[in-house]
Amino acid sequence: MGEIDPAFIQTPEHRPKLSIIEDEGIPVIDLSPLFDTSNKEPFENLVKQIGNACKEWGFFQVTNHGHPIEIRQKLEAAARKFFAQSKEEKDKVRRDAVKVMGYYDSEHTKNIKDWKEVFDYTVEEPTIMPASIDPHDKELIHWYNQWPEYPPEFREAFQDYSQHMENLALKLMELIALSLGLSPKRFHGFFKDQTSWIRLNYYPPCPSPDLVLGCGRHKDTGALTVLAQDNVSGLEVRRKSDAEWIRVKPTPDAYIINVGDIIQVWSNDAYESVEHRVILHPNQERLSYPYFLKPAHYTNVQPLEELINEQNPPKYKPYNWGKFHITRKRSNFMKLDVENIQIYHFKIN
Ligand SMILES: O=C(O)CCC(=O)C(=O)O
Ligand SMILES: [Fe+2]
Repeated sequence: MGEIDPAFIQTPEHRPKLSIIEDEGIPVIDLSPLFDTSNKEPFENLVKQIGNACKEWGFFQVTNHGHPIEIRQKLEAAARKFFAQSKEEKDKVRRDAVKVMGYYDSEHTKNIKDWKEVFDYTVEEPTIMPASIDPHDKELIHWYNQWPEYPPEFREAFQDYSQHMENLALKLMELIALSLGLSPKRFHGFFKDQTSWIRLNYYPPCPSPDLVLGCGRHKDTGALTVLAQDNVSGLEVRRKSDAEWIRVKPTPDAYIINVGDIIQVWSNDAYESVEHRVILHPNQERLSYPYFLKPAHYTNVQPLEELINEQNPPKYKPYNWGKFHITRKRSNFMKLDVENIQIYHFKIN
């Protein structure tokens, strides 16, 4: 192996530590009470567990979620076949500033290059988004997916998966709504014209996992992320209580859930999004599949009126989700000289 391209090298304070703290305390929540409505107590207990996990961690795993394992296995098998192809084949569905969905291998997080390849696809086709970041420009554009020819089962596997993920994500949003004292369907309207999308992350083995990250530290911008990882560990979460990085242990058939920035704003900071990153291995590849639940482009994200009052005034000014999203996406294609848009830019002091 030759020298690593300096574009990948993390600054010393962001390099991974050699000592791993695995899974200490990250909640694992059994969702089976969702499917047995005859018994009230376990369900109320579940809502409490979800609320505590959102408050204390912003990250948790769910088991017994009712999502068939075969659907996930089909997606995983198709993803492995896709990424194993030559660069030339993968570049046939390459993402660019106009065709924003598809394959990509040069993404930056916080202006440092990630050691990964991705394939992105939207859940709604087309997905409607603002044409430009200019707040006065009302023009809209349509985002379409690009599907590879190989493997032939790719498209169907992906569409089945996204349908199931959507159901699970919306069920979780109901539990989160209840845990905040809201009506269960309080959030549903925001997702009528959703801009949700799914990413396949492929992290190849890396000769310098001490200097490079698969995905640099970040928080997810959407409402909620539902993530599947294979059996190779790598995801690390910044623990709120002491800011230590904790490795999320792969749990067969579980999904990892994390609170995104939008829930942070809707809940007026009752639940906060949490920083996470991905560590690499010298001789193992890793795959993960996040489903990013995101609202309609026209949503003005702001603290929900039921959750604010004189003692707890709104902590954020409203922002337009579509404009925020495409502004953030710019940094995927170019190295910016300044920090990209963040929710704290809308914070009311
Ligand atoms: O690969 C992972 O486990 C996490 C990936 C991630 O955080 C992301 O794609 O936003
Ligand atoms: Fe993430």
